[in-house]
Amino acid sequence: MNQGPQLNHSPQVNQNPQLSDGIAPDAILRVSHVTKFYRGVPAVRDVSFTLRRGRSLAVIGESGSGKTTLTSIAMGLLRPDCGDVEYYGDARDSADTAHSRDTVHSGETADSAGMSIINNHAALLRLRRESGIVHQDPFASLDPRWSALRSIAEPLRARGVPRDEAERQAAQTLQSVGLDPRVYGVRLPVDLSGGQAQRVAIARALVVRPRLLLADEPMSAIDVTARLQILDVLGGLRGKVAMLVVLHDLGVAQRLADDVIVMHHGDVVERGTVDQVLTHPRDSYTRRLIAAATL
Ligand SMILES: Nc1ncnc2c1ncn2[C@@H]1O[C@H](COP(=O)(O)OP(=O)(O)OP(=O)(O)O)[C@@H](O)[C@H]1O
Repeated sequence: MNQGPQLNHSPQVNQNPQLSDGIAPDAILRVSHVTKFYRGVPAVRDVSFTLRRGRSLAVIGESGSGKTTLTSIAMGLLRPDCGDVEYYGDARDSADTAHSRDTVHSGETADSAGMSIINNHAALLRLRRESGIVHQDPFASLDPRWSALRSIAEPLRARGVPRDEAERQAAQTLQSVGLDPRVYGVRLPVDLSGGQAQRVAIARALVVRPRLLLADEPMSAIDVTARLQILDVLGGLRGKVAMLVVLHDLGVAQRLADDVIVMHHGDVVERGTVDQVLTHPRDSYTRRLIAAATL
């Protein structure tokens, strides 16, 4: 049930081979013609993009434009009404990339086929195992009863890593986000500032060495000074892990992302490299976002 304009293929849209519909050899995730309705109203309409290894893609748009719906679908957290998400993983681990390609979600036709359901389930598990998520509000995402070190070690413990080794890796990861594990490792979330708590949340997402990191408005719930720390930490990950970053602000996208898609009322109205879109915006909505950018 594809409704709405096919904006992904519109000649008005900035052309960018990295985000085109063809499967790039280093694609890690491909979202194809995804649509999602809530009570008959489209939240995301016919959106496609490819995320490549080591690239960072920002999804930009005002509140209600469909960013969270789209990225939740991409991460296998929400089922689309139509379209597919294909997760390729990391070709470094696979002699034949095609064999590691699984469809996470499919439309109704594929769901009715037994093999598709098995493939979907396997791909979904793999995507979840190989990805990390940083939410908007670190205090809502951290267990208030757990020390920073325990929060970070827990995903490793859940994968069967022995406690000592999990805590050693957790301490290392805490250090890598700029927090001394001897000082901050024992602290509960209540004893952390917003920026520190968000760095703990980032460390928890990174400790499992994800192939793919989703950061959903990672700075919107923390104060302005702490945002710079988060920008530094996430900016430092560019090129090292594939990132999907949900943002309101195109100025922030310039610091965190290589590529951008701009969403408006569930449609992609513009796409390209961040530099391309910032210097030659084609859509009036994008121009308004640029005028409102803070960095
Ligand atoms: N569970 C839901 N039930 C009904 N409508 C929903 C639901 N979730 C989202 N929506 C609607 O879908 C549209 C897109 O929402 P979404 O949360 O994806 O936007 P967003 O761009 O991420 O917004 P924000 O920046 O405020 O998080 C909005 O109109 C929203 O009201």
